[in-house]
Amino acid sequence: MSHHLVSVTDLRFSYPDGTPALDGVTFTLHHGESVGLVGGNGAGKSTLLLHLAGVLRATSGAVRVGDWPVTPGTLREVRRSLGLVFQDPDDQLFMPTVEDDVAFGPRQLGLPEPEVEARVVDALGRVGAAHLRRRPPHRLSGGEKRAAAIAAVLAMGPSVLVLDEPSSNLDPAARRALIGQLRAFEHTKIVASHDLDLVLDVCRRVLVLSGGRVIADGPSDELLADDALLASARLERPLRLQACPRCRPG
Ligand SMILES: Nc1ncnc2c1ncn2[C@@H]1O[C@H](COP(=O)(O)OP(=O)(O)OP(=O)(O)O)[C@@H](O)[C@H]1O
Repeated sequence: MSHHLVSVTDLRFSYPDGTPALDGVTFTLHHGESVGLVGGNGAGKSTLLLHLAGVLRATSGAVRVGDWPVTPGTLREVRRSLGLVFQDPDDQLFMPTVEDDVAFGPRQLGLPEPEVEARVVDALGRVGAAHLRRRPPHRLSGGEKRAAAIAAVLAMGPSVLVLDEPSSNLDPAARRALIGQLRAFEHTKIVASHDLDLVLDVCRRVLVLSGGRVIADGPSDELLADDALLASARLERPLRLQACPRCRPG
């Protein structure tokens, strides 16, 4: 087995209408790393994440997850290793109750019912959502839906957790709780977000995406304080790295 858990090589993709979205993306990820994916609107973040999960198919280039090249023939294996939490939880939750949604993946894996139940309890507990178990997902608040969607992915037992804008629609307390949970998860993580303070709290490394290319790849605390780089990617320093010490929280 390769020592890289995820590897993306010269990935290129245009949408069917001809819109170019990824223009030669290359990076690798080791076991246990947490990487932030940052960049302005339309930089290609969501498109890249959809390729990791095999939802979109590259025009050219390659994605590998663990031992598997991501292709239509390997999606079962890829989905056991890598779980994507979609930007919009409504794309992910479709069962009558939260517990059905969280149990759905483990049941698809053919696990015995006691194991499914154990995974549901564990996953809901990890996101502080045990009390939502019997609620219909479509009646949850945005933050509650987010927690249920993360639980549904955790229940699959992936080694890589991929999250697209996980803090969007969260109130400050829910956002703070999410940051604590993400830091506690032992998974290898890829987090695409405009919330650069969250990225700084959760990820030691960042990939900066602009125009479908990785324009920088390095330590979060350095790259997210590089004003010229941030400006070229249509980003701004996170609050925590702002020059005025009195402006900083905590
Ligand atoms: N379904 C689609 N059909 C055609 N073009 C698309 C589609 N989805 C995205 N695009 C285009 O692909 C490019 C990359 O979009 P993508 O959603 O990956 O960016 P992003 O970095 O996730 O942006 P945001 O921060 O706004 O969510 C953009 O130019 C966008 O307009």
